[in-house]
Amino acid sequence: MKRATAVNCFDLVVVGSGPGGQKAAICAAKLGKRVAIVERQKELVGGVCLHTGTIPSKTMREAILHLTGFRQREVYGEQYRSRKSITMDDLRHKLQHVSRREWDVIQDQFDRNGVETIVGEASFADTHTVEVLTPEGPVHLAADKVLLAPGTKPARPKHIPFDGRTVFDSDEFLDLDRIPRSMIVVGGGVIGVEYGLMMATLGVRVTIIDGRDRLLDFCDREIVDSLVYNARSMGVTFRLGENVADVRRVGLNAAAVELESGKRLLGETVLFSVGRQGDTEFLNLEAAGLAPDTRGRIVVGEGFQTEVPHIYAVGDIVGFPALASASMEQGRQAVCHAFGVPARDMGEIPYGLFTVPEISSIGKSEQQLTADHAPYEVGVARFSEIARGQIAGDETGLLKILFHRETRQLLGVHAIGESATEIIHIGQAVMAFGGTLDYFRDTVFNYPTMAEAFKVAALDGLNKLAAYDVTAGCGWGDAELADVAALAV
Ligand SMILES: Cc1cc2nc3c(=O)[nH]c(=O)nc-3n(C[C@H](O)[C@H](O)[C@H](O)COP(=O)(O)OP(=O)(O)OC[C@H]3O[C@@H](n4cnc5c(N)ncnc54)[C@H](O)[C@@H]3O)c2cc1C
Ligand SMILES: NC(=O)c1ccc[n+]([C@@H]2O[C@H](COP(=O)([O-])OP(=O)(O)OC[C@H]3O[C@@H](n4cnc5c(N)ncnc54)[C@H](O)[C@@H]3O)[C@@H](O)[C@H]2O)c1
Repeated sequence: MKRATAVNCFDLVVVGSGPGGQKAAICAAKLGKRVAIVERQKELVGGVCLHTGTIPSKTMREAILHLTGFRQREVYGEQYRSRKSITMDDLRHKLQHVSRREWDVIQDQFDRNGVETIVGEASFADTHTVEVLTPEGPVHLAADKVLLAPGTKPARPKHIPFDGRTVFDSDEFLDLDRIPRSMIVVGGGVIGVEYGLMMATLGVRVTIIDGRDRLLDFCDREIVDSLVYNARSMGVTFRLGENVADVRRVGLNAAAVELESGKRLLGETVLFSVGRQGDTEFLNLEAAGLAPDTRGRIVVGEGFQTEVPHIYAVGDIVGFPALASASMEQGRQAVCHAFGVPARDMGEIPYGLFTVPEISSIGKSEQQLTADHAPYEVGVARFSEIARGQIAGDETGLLKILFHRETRQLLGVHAIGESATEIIHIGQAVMAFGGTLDYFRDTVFNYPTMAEAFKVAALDGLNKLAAYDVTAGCGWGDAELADVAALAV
């Protein structure tokens, strides 16, 4: 790891080495700029994404699917398990290996591209100076431009008795000493649902509580319904439309959750995952003329520029969509804006939720299209009808394509099941280039693959359009024809 040089003048100083900061730093270095990236601790290079978020959670999910033999249950029955007893250490085993490898890759990229990594807590001394409290003392970095990518940390209300063992947040989840027999998840957002379903796959009795009436309301309803159906069949209980009033520890190995409705639930453990808070506490933003909002986030405008024009912010700190995937591209786009390089809008962002089974989407949901009064139709492929789906043991997955009834252009693609997060990009590419259903009808796909689902769904959609042709000229309006099409399915 390099030290800051005596001059300490940079074209760009980046705070935070998560996906947003990393890609910003590399992009600026490729433009020939002198770049420094500041990270609080050497071990944390890679950010939340590498150490407590995306990578560890997905590595753990993969370990659970592997060790439980989840993908083979369709063939060998519900009780099938690759390993009879599984411990947290088994689940963590691969995690350390993957994190270490990724850490090396990131550090190597910084070194190769001449990005100076400076270890310590960063804060603003003034609008153009970042002070870093390094282990050797404070260092001042003069910066032409500053890019903030400090990310977020779990929200931890003061009245919740976190102990990292019985009551814990999503960062602490990874350090559990044992797999509990039961877990109450407070907050059915993406984190709560992903970890909740991973634990249910291990046979843990899981209850998910959320204040909203519907889970994951940014996703297509049919897909979420299917997820909930799968979860219930694994024994998960949902308490929706219920707010948590209090959590208490009961003895050494249990906790009670009290709901505003008066209900009380008892569990061996409680995962408290009700959202995240911007990590801006130590940045001394006032010295730069900036102020965070109530959730510690920074407001940005076009090109991820803050109201102080030479300061940019990207990643979770700017709020929605708060994804590693989007953060990386935001970092690149911010640097292009800062140094006058043209960059195209990133377009529709896909969602990939690594639940069990996984779900993914791009574009509009049926609920959004209905609200917009858009003339759309749906083509569906069930994975039980796809040869690869059978091979993979996926009997419940599906892919649906939402398309414009007249132009046949894609409006949205939603999937649940095996490889959903991978195959969604096929729909994304076709949508981005303004493609129509006809592309899938006329194209030959590798066989047997999950991608074939696009062809099957497109043919299903086109068959529904044919039903409109049959009824053409009968004097009915669009609404009646839509009913006919639905009956014809
Ligand atoms: C459990 C979990 C699972 C997730 N799964 C997914 C997923 O599957 N797919 C996906 O796309 N996204 C996922 N996310 C979201 C993803 O991790 C975040 O969107 C992403 O990490 C945000 O990147 P970032 O660039 O904002 O920085 P972060 O990754 O948040 O990192 C910020 C870094 O800045 C450092 N820092 C902060 N302040 C300072 C300071 N003052 N001085 C020095 N350093 C500082 C921190 O130490 C940290 O290392 C998940 C998140 C969680 C919590
Ligand atoms: N696969 C992925 O892409 C992935 C995976 C994990 C996390 N993430 C990112 O991490 C971010 C944070 O996730 P999160 O799940 O912590 O936050 P979130 O904001 O998505 O969900 C929090 C949930 O808690 C509920 N809630 C809040 N207070 C409550 C109370 N008192 N009682 C009951 N319910 C309550 C809310 O209704 C909400 O549904 C997400 O926005 C997401 O972008 C992404």
